[in-house]
Amino acid sequence: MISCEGLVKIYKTEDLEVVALQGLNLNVREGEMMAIIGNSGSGKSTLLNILGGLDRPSAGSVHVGPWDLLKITDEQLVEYKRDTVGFIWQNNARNLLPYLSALENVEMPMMLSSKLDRAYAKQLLEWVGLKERMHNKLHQLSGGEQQRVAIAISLSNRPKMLLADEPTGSVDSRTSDMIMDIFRKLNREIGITIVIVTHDLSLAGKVDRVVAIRDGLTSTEFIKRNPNIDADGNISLSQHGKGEVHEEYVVVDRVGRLQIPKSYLTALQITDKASMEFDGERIIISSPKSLEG
Ligand SMILES: Nc1ncnc2c1ncn2[C@@H]1O[C@H](COP(=O)(O)OP(=O)(O)OP(=O)(O)O)[C@@H](O)[C@H]1O
Repeated sequence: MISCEGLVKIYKTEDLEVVALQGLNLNVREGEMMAIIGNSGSGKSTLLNILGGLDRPSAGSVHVGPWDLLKITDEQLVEYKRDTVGFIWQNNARNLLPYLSALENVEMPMMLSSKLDRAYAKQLLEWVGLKERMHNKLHQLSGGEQQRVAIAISLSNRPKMLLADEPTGSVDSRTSDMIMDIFRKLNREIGITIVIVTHDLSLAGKVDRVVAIRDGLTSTEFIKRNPNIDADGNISLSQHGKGEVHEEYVVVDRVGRLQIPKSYLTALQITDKASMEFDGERIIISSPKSLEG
């Protein structure tokens, strides 16, 4: 569904160039629910904004379904955003209309694109657990409930992909769990591809795969090994760290580059060079062997 290769994004300000993504590779399968994790400034939002068509890439390649986001025209971009992408932000509730009901809020974007479907709007609110509250005005709902209305709205145009930037950033842990469970349910019920950007490692246990971004590059991947599926097909997801659910891999790009964590380099006092040996099974990287001696 998503394929980025050598993706570069450079922000140019008056006297400064910031390389936010410096040749990032990422593939996301259709129907996958995955998270992108990274520290502040690592390029997560930049990547999500490019995937969501809110920002243009500078170089490299990025495809979402049939769309080539490097070559897409402005007109096609409007169509892409309308038909392919659903977006959720941390403070989505700010964009909702407080004097309308939850249902009217979900119907609004449908009306704007002349595709009003009340039954589907109700279905969406039921999916996010707001069946009983759909006629309440927005200001009568809690922050977490408003965030769930925002999720329903993001799906109102039946997107193929849901992009969520810190969707649980401003809610308590119970609501956060609930939101992640809703994502999982939507992922399974309608097969929508979900990409969640967060710096919260505790969300990792709730997705199939986590890709870590460091300095604008994908560095490490964690893949869920044994999701426990019970007789009803429910996946029980243990928290990251408790119980072995994710296996860690380092990402190696097409030309064989990988990122070594800074802490490893510091521990071995490796700065600009290292020694590398191959013993037939393992590649061993160590501090540079002195040439003298
Ligand atoms: N519009 C912009 N103009 C200039 N620089 C920008 C712009 N947007 C982002 N950057 C820079 O690009 C880099 C990556 O930013 P980005 O917002 O993608 O990081 P992030 O991982 O999402 O961080 P956070 O978790 O704090 O939101 C940062 O150095 C940031 O300062």
